[in-house]
Amino acid sequence: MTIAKPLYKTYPARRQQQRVAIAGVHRRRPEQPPSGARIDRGEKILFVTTEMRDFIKAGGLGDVSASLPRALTKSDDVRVLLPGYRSIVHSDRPIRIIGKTRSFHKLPSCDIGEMQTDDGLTVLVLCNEKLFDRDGSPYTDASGHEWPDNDIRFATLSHAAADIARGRAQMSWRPDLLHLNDWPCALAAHYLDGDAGDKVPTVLTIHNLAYQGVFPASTVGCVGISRRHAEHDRHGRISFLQEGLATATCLTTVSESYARQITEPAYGCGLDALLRKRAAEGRLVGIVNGIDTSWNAQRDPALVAPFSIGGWGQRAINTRELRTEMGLRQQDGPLFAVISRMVQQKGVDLICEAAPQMIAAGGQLALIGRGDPSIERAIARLERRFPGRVAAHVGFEEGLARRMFAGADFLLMPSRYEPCGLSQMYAQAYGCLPLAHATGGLIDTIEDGVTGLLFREASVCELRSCLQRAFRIFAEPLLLNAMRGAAMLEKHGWDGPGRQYASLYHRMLLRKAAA
Ligand SMILES: Nc1ncnc2c1ncn2[C@@H]1O[C@H](COP(=O)(O)OP(=O)(O)O[C@H]2O[C@H](CO)[C@@H](O)[C@H](O)[C@H]2O)[C@@H](O)[C@H]1O
Repeated sequence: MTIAKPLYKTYPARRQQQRVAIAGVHRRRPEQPPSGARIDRGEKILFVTTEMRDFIKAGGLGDVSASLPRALTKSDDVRVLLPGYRSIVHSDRPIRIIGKTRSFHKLPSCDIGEMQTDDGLTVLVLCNEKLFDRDGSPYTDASGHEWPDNDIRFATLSHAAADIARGRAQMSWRPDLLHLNDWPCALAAHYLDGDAGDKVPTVLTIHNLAYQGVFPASTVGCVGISRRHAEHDRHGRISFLQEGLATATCLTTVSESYARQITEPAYGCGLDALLRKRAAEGRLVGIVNGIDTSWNAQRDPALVAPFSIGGWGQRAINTRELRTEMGLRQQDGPLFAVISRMVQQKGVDLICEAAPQMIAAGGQLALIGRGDPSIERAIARLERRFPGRVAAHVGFEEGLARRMFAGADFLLMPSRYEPCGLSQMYAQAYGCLPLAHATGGLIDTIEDGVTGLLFREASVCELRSCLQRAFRIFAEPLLLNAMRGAAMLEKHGWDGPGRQYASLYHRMLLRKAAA
């Protein structure tokens, strides 16, 4: 571990404190009336995640993990558990060691550190230099190859979360409920599944069902799981997500439409039967994501000319500046933007196919993203073919993304599927109209013809006709500005979703108390 020494402080009285804390937990439970009871605010929630925008982000999970726990602190005592990645343990924030997990099968023991963000959120850091202190993304090395020991890395995280929940991590704080996110944390539900009586309830949120954490059969023994819940034969392989979906107390996903879609074969990624079963038990819920308050066109320091509804002249300055920044020609037609991970899910290949016609009609295209090298190459070809009319930035840069939302007229999101999507909500907040495939959370967050445009099928043909609609709207400034205003008036904050999650936690804890 390469954290500077002074940051390490052992907890001299931690065993003593643990005994007191555990005694406290046992004392507190019988005080809850057995049924119809009111659970006091301030439940202890451990939010387990592998990304958090404050430190490391690979996609939308990083945004959600930075915002939702903060929204939840209004009603509950929430702490975030993250792996001790290089960007965390080498940040200049002090980390104090407050606990330790035990080894289990091939999973090593880890220290548990604690740090505070500037706004006072407590982050627990699972410290293990060998597993987490590396360059690259949470899941891949710097060249994009998955780490070969991801099964051990994330089973260790899951097992640590379960140990903390059981009060076996030598900590004075013990959560009432675990909130797990996606496959890397899913095994925590499995590890807790065998516990009787005082079993800590688990919520598992599906941010993207297509990523399932599938590993060879040999992983089963290494991570100490029993496979008893695997219902589909995966040629001897094991899916961390499937194990979690079968054993979590409650499942959520990030929009109501996606919650319905994943129970169907077309979107169920092979897990639809299991999800139908969980939905029939009343244990699959859709809660639409929010966006945080930094997405405010009037106050965003990244913008050249901040603006509010009606300030379309100011907004036009952002458009002009964006064209200059990206090397696009100054012209009068609509400017379309793409701000996305470049993966098959996002339908960027459809945009590449539709682009020549859109450019011939007087449109321009600005893209930012990175991902699949073949998609990046296709975009580079388009840029070479249409200089001044297509401009792409390969990389991840939030400031530029914000200027693109503020300057572009339309955001293209022809996603083949989209659990929720955040970019369309960022776009709306900046008066940029999303033009999207009607799927998942895009259905739940875009009102067709009012706050954006929707098309029914993720095909080039449908995208083309939707682009024609966009051109017609662009040609009518009154309609365009009315739609921009309607989009900017949308309230996509985290207060509503935060309350929905808090109410779900409290219902689960009431059920547990009543059982
Ligand atoms: N190159 C770049 N530079 C700057 N910013 C960039 C960028 N590429 C992407 N972004 C930003 O990264 C985020 C991506 O979030 P999304 O929700 O759109 O997608 P993702 O598929 O990663 O998330 C999954 O989880 C989230 C969270 O639940 C779900 O909303 C979603 O549907 C699901 O697929 C957005 O904030 C976007 O603006």
